[in-house]
Amino acid sequence: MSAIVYYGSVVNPVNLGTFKALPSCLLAVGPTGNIDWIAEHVGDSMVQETMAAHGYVDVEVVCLREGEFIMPGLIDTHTHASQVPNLGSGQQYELLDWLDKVTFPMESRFSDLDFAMRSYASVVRRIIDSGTTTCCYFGTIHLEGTKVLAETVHASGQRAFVGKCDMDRNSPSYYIEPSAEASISAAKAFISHVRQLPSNSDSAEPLVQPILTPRFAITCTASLLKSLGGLAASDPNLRIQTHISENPNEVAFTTSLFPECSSYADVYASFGLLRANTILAHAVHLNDEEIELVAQTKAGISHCPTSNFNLNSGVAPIGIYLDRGIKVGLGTDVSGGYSPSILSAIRNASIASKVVAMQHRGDPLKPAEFANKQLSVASLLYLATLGGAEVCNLEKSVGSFSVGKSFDALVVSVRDDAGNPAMWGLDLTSRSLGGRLEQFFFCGDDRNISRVFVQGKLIGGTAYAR
Ligand SMILES: O=c1[nH]c(=O)c2nc[nH]c2[nH]1
Ligand SMILES: [Zn+2]
Repeated sequence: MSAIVYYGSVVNPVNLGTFKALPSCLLAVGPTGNIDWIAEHVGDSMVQETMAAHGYVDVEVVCLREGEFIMPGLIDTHTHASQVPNLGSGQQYELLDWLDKVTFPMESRFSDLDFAMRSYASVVRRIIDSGTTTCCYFGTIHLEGTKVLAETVHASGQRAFVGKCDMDRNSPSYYIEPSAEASISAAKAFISHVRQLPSNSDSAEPLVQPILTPRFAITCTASLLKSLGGLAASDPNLRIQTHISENPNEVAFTTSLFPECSSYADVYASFGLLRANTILAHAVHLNDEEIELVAQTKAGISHCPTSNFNLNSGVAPIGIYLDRGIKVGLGTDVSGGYSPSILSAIRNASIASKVVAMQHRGDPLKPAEFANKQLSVASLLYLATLGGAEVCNLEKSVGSFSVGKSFDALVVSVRDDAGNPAMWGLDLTSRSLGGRLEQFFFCGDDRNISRVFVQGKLIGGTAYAR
């Protein structure tokens, strides 16, 4: 890859309350796909001079058009690739019935490798074109089928964590692993397979990495959780993903299965599965003790508001977690969530925060920055990018733009010629860059994402030749 420079509007998250809106920014990407330098405010007449000052002579400059901007790629901290064929179906159920009646039957079909290959190819393409540059995927219990998922993601150039589900109880006879030993041995085989994918073994943070995936406490015996905890202890860099406290019936069932544990979160903590690189999906109904435990262990939370509304699970008190300093990112949780796009998670995260704020209207103000308040556009941007990167422990490499970070980015177009009628006729001349970002968040879709880059390489978007 040769070095390349992008010139035009750039949106860059800073923290939960701020982002930089830079209308005339030069952003240089070096041959390795890392950001070489950034010049935030450069008039047209100063472009060549600024490049020369950085030793960039005869380097291609891509100029963005009016109505286009660059932003960091979206990060989906929780989704189920094997549930995409179920999108938009079975939504009359709550979690445990939904798993039984809709989800396990679909996931069981991934024992068929032809079906797995066909499904995963379209799933990964669709998720990339939705602007997701880093994705945390659940596969199924099938070792071979989940290898297909990892290989498909690897071939696509997306950054991802891929997990084979561990499930050895409370699962239907047609979709369960035969024993804790079988589950662990398949998990180990999966981890080494992913680590041996081409060029994966020579990097500390390869693009595609395995992630330990106990589905949730209900489907794992104590013996399986203990072995998974042992595996995690021997491999500190191995990320862990699971579900927690999504639905009241699930919480009650979990605590009845583990009476020796003081809470749902304590189940994972007791087995050594709650740590700084654990991703906890949902966290809708955590009690104070559990919030404290999550904060102390520095685990991250994947906020999945589309799914939480869709499966009648509840509204997660994200503001409380943010005030407590807990890492939070967004998850689509397909197919509990009905959309594979993080834009849907952004919209529903905004609505969820407004629901919480309405429920607490009139409450005395607390010395809190986020609790019981609606999330701002800056906060939504942060959760969808840098917050997700923190949850994945990738914040040093992705989630925002700074020198040395990977160029994982989107070119967004809110122009009429992007072809999305929901955004036609926007008054571009009177909209600030921040205003365009907000309109993209709430009215945009795949048609407004023209280019998707991971590590500097074009891997998707409407301008991607396929
Ligand atoms: O939203 C969810 N989707 C799932 O597949 C699942 N499994 C356990 N808990 C879950 N929650
Ligand atoms: Zn899930």
